[in-house]
Amino acid sequence: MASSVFFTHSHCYSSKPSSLVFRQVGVGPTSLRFSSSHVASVAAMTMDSSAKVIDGKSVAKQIRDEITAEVSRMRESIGVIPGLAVILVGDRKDSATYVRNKKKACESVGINSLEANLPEDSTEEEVLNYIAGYNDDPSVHGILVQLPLPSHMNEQNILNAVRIEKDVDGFHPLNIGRLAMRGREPLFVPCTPKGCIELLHRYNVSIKGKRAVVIGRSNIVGMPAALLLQREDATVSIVHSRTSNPEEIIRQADIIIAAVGQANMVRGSWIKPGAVIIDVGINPVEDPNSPRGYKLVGDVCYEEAIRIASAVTPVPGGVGPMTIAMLLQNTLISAKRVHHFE
Ligand SMILES: Nc1nc(=O)c2c([nH]1)NC[C@@H]1CN(c3ccc(C(=O)N[C@@H](CCC(=O)O)C(=O)O)cc3)C=[N+]21
Ligand SMILES: [Mg+2]
Repeated sequence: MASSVFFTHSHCYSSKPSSLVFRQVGVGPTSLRFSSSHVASVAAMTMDSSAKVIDGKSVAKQIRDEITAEVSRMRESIGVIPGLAVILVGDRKDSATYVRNKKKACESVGINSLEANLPEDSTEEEVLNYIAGYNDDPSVHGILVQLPLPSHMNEQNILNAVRIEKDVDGFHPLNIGRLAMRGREPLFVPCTPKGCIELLHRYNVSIKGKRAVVIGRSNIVGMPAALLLQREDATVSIVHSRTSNPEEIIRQADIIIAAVGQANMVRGSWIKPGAVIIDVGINPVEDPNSPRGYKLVGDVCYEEAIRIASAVTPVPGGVGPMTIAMLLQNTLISAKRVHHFE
């Protein structure tokens, strides 16, 4: 498999590296930065060979700065420091990297972080005991159980056990249920979809009345992203592995959120000129030019998309950093809510 590089385009190929060694978040592509004067013009743009890069890394930094200010204001006025507890079961390299990055992000804004690292062969009951402890701990305002869990555990039992008031991932069925209902409000919105919408807002992309297509229907990204777009008054379609004419539907979209986990799946010819593209995928593909032997690419063929779309998120440096910023924001929201701090 490792040698069967499947070229579909000079830029957009999709071969999986034979050995995946995940590393810590590196420095994003600085050449993709652009001045804030471009930001306001994204919504007005039509077909353009110089599509705008949606710089999630810099927006996430801006949001972390806002959170830092709020955390210190809270600490100074009522003496409360928001706390996030992260539970990691097993030793998947990618999960360990994400958890380390979440911890670093907490430190950078002044949020306390607690971490439980449990062995791969832990029982479900042991995980539930940790959750119960954090549920009762008043210094903990957010609880995150890193996914995926080892296969011998029942994910549903575990996610159900997190107190909804501390469910900063927004994965509790009651929070998802409220997200799906008109006139109801969840206590927390899932971080990745929330980060996608936040990017659209911060780049002045109007959503109301637009055709949005979400590619993928996972519980943690695709489905809640579709619900959020609908709450913003978009007309939403969900394209998935059983959709008979995906290209035809995707080509109608003014806004595309791609979350399937397939490298470079969405081609330039599938994209309506001027569309705005949010690429959630983080897929490793072989890259002999990289010292690690692989690089990360999205679900959308970036080199093709950037010529046709009006704005595109890069990978890395797009949605990923926003996910973590939204986790910090949800933790702050939780602490403010429980302490009635405006
Ligand atoms: N309970 C739970 N909540 C999650 O939110 C959750 C989870 N489980 N399991 C795994 C996924 C994945 N995820 C990412 C977070 C940040 C980046 C991120 O910061 N990516 C950077 C760097 C990527 C790199 O260089 O390795 C970027 O895209 O620029 C990626 C992926 C959160 N997840
Ligand atoms: Mg990214």
